[in-house]
Parts: sequence; structure tokens; C-alpha cells
Amino acid sequence: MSCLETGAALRVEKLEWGPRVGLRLVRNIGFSIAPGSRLAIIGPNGAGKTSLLRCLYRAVEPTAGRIEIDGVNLWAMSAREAARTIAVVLQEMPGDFPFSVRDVVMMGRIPRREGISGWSDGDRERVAHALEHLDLTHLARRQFATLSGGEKQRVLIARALAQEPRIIILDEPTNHIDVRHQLEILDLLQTLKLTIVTTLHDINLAAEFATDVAILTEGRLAAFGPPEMVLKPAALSAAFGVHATAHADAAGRVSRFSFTLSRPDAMPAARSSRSTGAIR
Ligand SMILES: Nc1ncnc2c1ncn2[C@@H]1O[C@H](COP(=O)(O)OP(=O)(O)OP(=O)(O)O)[C@@H](O)[C@H]1O
Repeated sequence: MSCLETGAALRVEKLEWGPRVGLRLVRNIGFSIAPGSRLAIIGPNGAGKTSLLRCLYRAVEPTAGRIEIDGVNLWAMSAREAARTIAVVLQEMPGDFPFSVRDVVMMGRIPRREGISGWSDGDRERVAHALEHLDLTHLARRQFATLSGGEKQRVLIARALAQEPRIIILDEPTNHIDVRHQLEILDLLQTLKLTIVTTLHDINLAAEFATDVAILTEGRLAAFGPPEMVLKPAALSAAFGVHATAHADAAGRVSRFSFTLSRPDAMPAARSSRSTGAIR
């Protein structure tokens, strides 16, 4: 079953990408993560997070640099091999998508299908397993288009699992999802042995979830490393242009960040600033 598959190592070297000459949205990015790592990419709106993900799942070809999966150049793989290796969970889906939940999850099996054969018992088994894993069995016959945003998101994650990938790339997987399902989805992703690369706007979720964090600003890597090294108030304040405060638990470990528009001690008493763990 897909939850027993192991992840792949990912190495990115001097990666650059832009939609046209003279416009670079991803600049000189380099990092590596071990198999089974969970990388959270954070950064302000427009920092280039989605553009970087698009390079990583081969939607666009880098204008410079290299992406390696288990030492193999991503662009030296066939499209089919890349599709078998990397599953992608994006936010946008066409509104008039005329398929049932089961059909959508079954689409995850397409890169695994041999020739023009129909679905095998193995395909159906994996789809049933993925539906069960995401608590979707009761919705299997529903039209995908009639689901709530959160339910749709879970279906897309089930589709990714059905694909049996070694890397799952997700763009803001917790958007549209209530707090319980957010925690459940991140929990589920944490139990997999796969390599996960995700953008996250909620710094506190990133701190809990990730084994590695990348802070992206203006297309560049501002910081990369384990959360306890990278998620520091000064780095977060600089990246997001806010005042970040770290809060420690009873044992003295940083357990949470809060954010204000300016230093709390510099604010007039009557004007309290919105404080949140999610930065958008
Ligand atoms: N094809 C394109 N042509 C021109 N500009 C683009 C193109 N794609 C993205 N951009 C711009 O590049 C910047 C980076 O976009 P990107 O979507 O990668 O950022 P992001 O960090 O994911 O942002 P957000 O947090 O808002 O989703 C943005 O200013 C965006 O408008």
C-alpha cells in the first residue's frame, strides 16, 4: 500500500526559473533533503513558492540549475517515470469537473497503468485504501464538483496517495480545511515514509510538521534547515515585514510564534494589533 512506500532524496542546485528572459521568479536555489523528509516552504505572498514547486514537479523547465531525485536528473527521466515518482496536490480544480470522487482518486493510477488495459484489482484496492485513509469512503460515489473545499482537498490527497509516489508536492494543503482536518491531514502526511514538499502559510503548523524549512523571499532562499534553526523571530520578522514573537512551553522550548504589525511595546494601548500564527 502507498503508506508503506519510501520517499526519495531531493537535491536542488543553483535553480533558476522565470517565465521570460529578464524575469527570474526563482533565483539560485540550492538545498537537499533526505528520503522521507518533510520540507515546508514558507515566505510572503509573491515570494516565488508556487513557482519553485512548479519547477520541482516538472510543470516548467528550469532556465538554469538542476533538480535530482535519488541522484537522477528530473529532466533526464521520461514524463511517465516523473509522474510515477512525484504526485502533486494543487488548489485549483475546474468547477465543472464531471467525475465522482472514486473516479478522481482512480486518476492517480493512470501513470501506473500498463498499455490500454482497464483497471486491475490492484488499482481498485489501492484506490479503496486511499479513500479509507482520507475518511472518504462514504463520499466515493458523490460528484467531485458537489464537495466542500475541504472535502475536495482530501480527495486530491487521496489521489496523490493512490499514485504510489515517492515524493508528494502540495501547494497550501491546509487552505479551505477546518482546524481538525488540517491537523488530521498533516498528521497523516507525517505518518507516511514519503518525501513531502509543501508550501504552508501557517508558521506554527510548519514548525510542528516539517523536518526542514525553507524561507523564500523575492525568489531566493533566505534560510534553509531544521525548523528549530530556521524559525527564529529575527528571520521571520525580516522575511514577512512583521514583528514575530516566540513563545516557549513549560520546558522552555519554543512552541509557538505570534505576529504583530509592529513591536507590541511600540503600539498605542488602545490599538491592539491582530496577532496570528498564519501569515498571508
Ligand atoms: N507566468 C508568470 N508571468 C509573470 N509573473 C508571474 C508568473 N507567474 C508568477 N508570477 C509572479 O511571480 C511572483 C511569484 O509568484 P508565486 O505564485 O510563485 O508566489 P507565491 O510565493 O506562491 O505567492 P502566494 O503566497 O501569494 O501564493 C508573483 O508576483 C506572481 O505574480
